[in-house]
Parts: sequence; C-alpha cells; structure tokens
Amino acid sequence: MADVVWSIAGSDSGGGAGIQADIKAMHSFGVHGCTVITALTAQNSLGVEALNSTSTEVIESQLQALAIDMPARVIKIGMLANVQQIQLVAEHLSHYKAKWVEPPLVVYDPVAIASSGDRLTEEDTIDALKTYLLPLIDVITPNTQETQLLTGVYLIGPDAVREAAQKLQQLGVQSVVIKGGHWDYPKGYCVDYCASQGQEYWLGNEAINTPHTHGTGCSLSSAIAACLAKGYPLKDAFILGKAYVNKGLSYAQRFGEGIGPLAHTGFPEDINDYPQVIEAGSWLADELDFEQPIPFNFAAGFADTGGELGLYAVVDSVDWVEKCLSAGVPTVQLRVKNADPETLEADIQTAVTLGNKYQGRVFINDYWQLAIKHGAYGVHLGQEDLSEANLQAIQEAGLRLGVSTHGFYEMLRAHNYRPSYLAFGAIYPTTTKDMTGQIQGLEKLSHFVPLMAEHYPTVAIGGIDLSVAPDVVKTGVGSIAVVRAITESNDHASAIEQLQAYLGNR
Ligand SMILES: Cc1ncc(COP(=O)(O)OP(=O)(O)O)c(N)n1
Ligand SMILES: Cc1nc(C(=O)O)sc1CCOP(=O)(O)O
Ligand SMILES: [Mg+2]
Repeated sequence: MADVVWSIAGSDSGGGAGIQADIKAMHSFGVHGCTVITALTAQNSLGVEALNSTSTEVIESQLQALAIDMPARVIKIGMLANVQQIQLVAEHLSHYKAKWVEPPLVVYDPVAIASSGDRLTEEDTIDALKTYLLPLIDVITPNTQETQLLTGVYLIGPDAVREAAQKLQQLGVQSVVIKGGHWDYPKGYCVDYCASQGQEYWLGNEAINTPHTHGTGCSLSSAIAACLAKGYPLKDAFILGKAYVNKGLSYAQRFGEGIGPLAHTGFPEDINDYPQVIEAGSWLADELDFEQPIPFNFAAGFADTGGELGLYAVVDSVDWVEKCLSAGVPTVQLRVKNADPETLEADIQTAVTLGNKYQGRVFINDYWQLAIKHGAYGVHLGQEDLSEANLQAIQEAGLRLGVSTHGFYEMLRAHNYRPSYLAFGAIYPTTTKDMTGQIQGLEKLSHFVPLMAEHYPTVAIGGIDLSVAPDVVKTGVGSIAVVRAITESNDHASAIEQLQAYLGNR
C-alpha cells in the first residue's frame, strides 16, 4: 500500500475542486491518488448547475475494486451527497479500520457549501455525519461555515476556534484543522488552527489577494492526506498543506468568466510561501492575544557564525573536545548528559579555553547560563529549551545560538527566533539518543536545506557515519554533526580526515 491515497469525493466538471483538485494535490506530493466518485457535478467557474449523486451500488463497487488491490494508507473524504452515502462510507471505513493489517488514516473535508455559495449536500446530512462518520475521522478540515454548521460555534476569535475544535473532538474526531480563509482577524491575515493529541498549532500569513480560490479546501485536505501517507506528523502535514495552498493561490488564474481554481504547482520549495508558526513573541501572537509565558524570554536575531560550520563533533568530555579540535575539527559541542555538578562548570570552562587555544567554535549544549558565564562561542538548544532558556540573556551576551529541529513545524518555529544556525535531525536512526518517530531521512533533508540555507548555516545530525556522509553532503547541507562516527571509530583522526574530505571546503 506504499503511498496510495484514496479520494472519496465528487467530480467537478470545471476541473477546479473535488476529485480533480484532490488528484492534482496528491500528485504534487508524490503519492498515488485513487478515486471513488460520489457525485457528478455540472459545474463551472460561475457555480454549480447540477448535482448528480452516484448510487450507493456504484460507490460500493469502486470501494471494492480498490480494497482488493490498492488499499490506502490514507483515505481522504470530500463530498458525501446524502445520508445513504454517509452510512455506506462509514460502514466501509469501520471495516477497514478493524480488519486491515495497516488500518488507514481518514481525513475528512466536510464539503457542505461550494466556494460559490451553492449547497452541496442534502439538508438532513448533518445528523448522519455526527452519528456515523465523525467517530471514524482522524483529521477533519472544515472551513468557517462548515465548523459553524457542525458545532454551532461562531468563530469570532481564537477562544471560539478552540471551543469549536473541542466540540468536534467530543463528537469523536481525533484531530481538527480549522481553515481560517474566511476569518479576517487580524485584519489582512489568514490564520489556521490545528488541535491534535492535546497540543495546538496556529499558523498565519498575510492573506493572498486573489479572487481565484476555487478548490482551496479540497487541495489543502488532499495535501495533508498525502503528507500523512508519506509518514509526516500532522503538524508538518499542516504546514506543508498551508504552504501548498499559499503557492497555489499566488499562481491561480482565471479559466472561465468567474472564480478560477487554485494552481497546482508541486512541492512548495520557496520559504516565502510558508506560513509563520504563531506562538507567544512571534509576529501575529499579540494580535491574537496569545498569553505570554512568565518569565517571557523571547528574543530573535543572534550573533552569526561567519559561514557554514563544517565538520561538527558532538562529544561528552573535555578530552574529546581537545582530541577533535587538535585534529582540525572546526566546530565542537560539549554535550554532557547526567552531568556531575562537581565537575560540570570546570569542564565548560576548559572547553571554552580549548576553543580559544585551537581557534575552533565550541558550543555548549543545554547549560546556557554557564556558557554565558564562561564566554563560550555559542549554545545549542532543543525545542523545549526555547520556551525556558533566557534567550534575551544569550543574545545580549553575544553568544551564537544553534537550535535543533525535527521536521517542518519545528524548523519554522525555530525560524521565529532567527538563531545562528539550524540543525536538522535525526537524518538516520541512531543509538546515541532515542529519536523514535523523528527520523527525517534524506528526502526531507533535501527539502529543509534549500528552504533555510539562504537564512542560516545548516547542520544535519543523527546516524551519520562514513558510509552515508557523501549522500548527506549531496543535499547541500553546510555541516554534518556526528557523535559515534568519531568517538566510536577505531582511528578518530582518520575518521575526521575522511569526513572533512567529504565536506570539501565547507
Ligand atoms: C548539532 C546538534 N543538533 C541537534 C542536537 C540535539 O539537541 P537537543 O535537541 O537539545 O537534544 P540533546 O542533545 O540535548 O539531547 C545537538 N545536540 N546538536
Ligand atoms: C544528539 C542528537 N540529536 C539528534 C537530533 O536529531 O536532534 S540526533 C543525535 C545523536 C547523534 O548521534 P550519532 O551521530 O551517534 O548518531
Ligand atoms: Mg539539549
């Protein structure tokens, strides 16, 4: 079932929404889209002229044909035209979830009203949706009107959005993405929301000024479905879906007399199409009245490193700091876990002194106060540390700040802080640290690097050794960070020499 996604939805004869949009969006993300057509709409850029629902027999035969040969990793559902269709699809989904060896994830875009304002489902479907379908849904992606229709909550501000999402979760939906295309707060911006597994994610960007928005909702949910099929976590699929739609709106054009369709333009490669992660301190947070943590330590813009970091050794003792620096490693991190409080401060001080002696960059992991106190070159922090460390103090002391990221969401979150470099991990499985569920692979690394290389030195970490280093370097990443490839090699000086040769003059 590798990367197969089904779309159970209506056909749009105008080619802009429904099945047609779904297939194009899925193709853009490199998954194979299959279709189960629930209705044939006679539609153009001016509106819906006729809606011909498919019979339940015809839907069932399409489902059966696919189930026996091309089971889906993710099933995306769009328009279901009547109660019979809802019941039939729900029965099949229950069966797949109970019986398939790899049960599919289900993404539901509750298409009730077309962007032209035409209603696309019969009036009595809402109760059936709540009873039969919603309890089977992993991710629902309603727009403002659909959210209001399903929950009765009017989306007048962020708290109302949270309340509506909770109501949908009480109806059995696992995760909720509420599309903000129709809100206008803050004025001129488009803000979207995702609630999943007890976490919330807010994304925002300036609204893209085009009348050609037909198919936006179908495309967003198909992009999310495709990314989930590729194994991306929902927060990353949410980011990519939003970037895809932003790019599609920028390139959208008219084909008839009315509203043109979103353009389908492949994987979003330009950072300007990506939304901002909204969190306290970030650009839209004040407008949305986000509560600020106490103490509030947000800071953005850190001292620069003067270029790429080259070979980056991550080691747990001052002995290793010296061995690496003396063998010519340009960047070394002292990463001491379960530190002995008796020796920690002296070790940090020694590491800083060694950095000065060998003219290498020495970063201190975690212990930012001691790094400031002893004038380290820089500090390396994880995502959790960003909310807790005193970033203003690090910035004022002129230390460089490196930040770990694991995926697109964390990458864009780190971008809010404008750190000195970004690390992407874990590229491969590693035994040095538990990175379960966070392995990125080379394909994602080759998206991260061009998105961020204009703004930052880039670092790849996790499972990198001599055998894979040449592939990692081919992505264009500026630095490779390694633990075991140096500390567990038989001959660390020769491992260092080889890794540096792969990196060339980076
Ligand atoms: C270069 C580099 N990248 C990532 C990490 C991981 O840092 P963090 O997320 O803070 O996790 P710990 O290292 O503290 O376990 C790193 N140390 N260095
Ligand atoms: C410390 C660390 N951080 C990672 C991340 O992805 O953030 S992966 C990792 C371990 C790297 O060790 P090795 O080179 O031995 O695989
Ligand atoms: Mg850390």
